[in-house]
Amino acid sequence: MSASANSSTFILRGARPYGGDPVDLVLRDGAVAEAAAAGTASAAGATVVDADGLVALPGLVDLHTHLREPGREDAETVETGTQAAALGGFTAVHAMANTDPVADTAGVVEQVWRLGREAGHCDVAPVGAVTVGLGGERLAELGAMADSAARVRVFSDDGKCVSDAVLMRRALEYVKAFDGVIAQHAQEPRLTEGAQMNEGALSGVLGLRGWPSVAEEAVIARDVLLAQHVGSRLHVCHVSTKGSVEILRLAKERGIDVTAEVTPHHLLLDESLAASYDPVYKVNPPLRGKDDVQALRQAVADGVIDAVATDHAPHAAEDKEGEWANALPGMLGLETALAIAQEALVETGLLDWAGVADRLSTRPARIGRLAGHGRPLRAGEPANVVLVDPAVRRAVDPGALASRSRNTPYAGRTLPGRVVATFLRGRPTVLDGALA
Ligand SMILES: NC(=O)N[C@@H](CC(=O)O)C(=O)O
Ligand SMILES: [Zn+2]
Ligand SMILES: [Zn+2]
Repeated sequence: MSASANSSTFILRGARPYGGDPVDLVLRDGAVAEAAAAGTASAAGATVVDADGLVALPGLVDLHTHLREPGREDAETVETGTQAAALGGFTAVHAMANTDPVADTAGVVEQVWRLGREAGHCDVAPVGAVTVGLGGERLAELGAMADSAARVRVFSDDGKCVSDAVLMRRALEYVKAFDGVIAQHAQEPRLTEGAQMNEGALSGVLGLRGWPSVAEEAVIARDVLLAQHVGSRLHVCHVSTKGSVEILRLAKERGIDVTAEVTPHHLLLDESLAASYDPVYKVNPPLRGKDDVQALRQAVADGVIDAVATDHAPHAAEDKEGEWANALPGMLGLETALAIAQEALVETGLLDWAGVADRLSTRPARIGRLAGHGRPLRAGEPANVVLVDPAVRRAVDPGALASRSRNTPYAGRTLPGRVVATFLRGRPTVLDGALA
């Protein structure tokens, strides 16, 4: 890599946009300037990046990240979480509202948004809470958060379900005024009291209380009908069951304005891992059966599930070690998401790289109404770009992660692909696989 000082022009030599034929992608003044024939682009003072064999995708967009700031800076901060995001190929993340204090006012969402801007590793779009303090009783000031500098468009009580049907209806009605969306954590609380893992034969054998699929599916069924009734926009977080996919398919066929995401871990891992009693595999919703994993992969392929979203959920060691029953649910996701998409979707033949760009960038940006992200790699568009080497395979080393926490379920596991570089509006945030 030949670098020249203060260069604002980058030539990504021989990059393969969406896995297609190699070109020279020229990034200038924050935008994609041109895609020239491979080996031909030159510009005075440009930094040339050898992108031979690398796939170029629009910068990834995460709809579901827990950055833990404010409140649990021992688990993650906006600084460390967005470092992890950039290293994972993300140029924008949505920061979930279950912080302490909860992001339920214009003040808190502006604070998180400002911290993201100061860190500079990727754009941070704060998610606003639906109810005050995630209490499920009173609507938060959704309009004030939408009008704030953070321009919130996604609202969620994630971590908790908006289980009151009247509140859910009012929230859906309220966000129509500013084209917002309610992102529901679909979990019927009474059906999941004390739940520890997927309900089924295995939970009986292991003696862990079950979290039945119907607790997710019943809420999704109710909410798509509510969204239809009030003519509003619903997004379903971390869909985990085959039955949920069937409800979403039906709702979409009926023309209901619903979108859905699945996590990387629900596309790769299944409930059999709970037999280890290792709390690193404890997550909400729980890892499900092999049939569910297969149905979820298929749903991403056919578009019934719109997006892969990490649900990056860092936890301090004290909250994640010890007994299964006492551990907090959640897994790291940002630094391994693209690798898992490659393994579960590309290497299985379910998606090509254009499909990966659609599900991890284009559609999540559209759902979050994030202008400037998820745009095609063509001249005039913002230069949000990730370069990935799909040929590399390497073992995950938890100690090498940028996240402040260590709760990755992939420790020691060999995963395909490596993020080589990430560009945020033409500025490298990652080069040679390290923070720039
Ligand atoms: N997914 C999880 O297991 N945990 C999330 C909350 C959530 O996404 O529901 C967390 O905040 O830790
Ligand atoms: Zn959730
Ligand atoms: Zn979450």
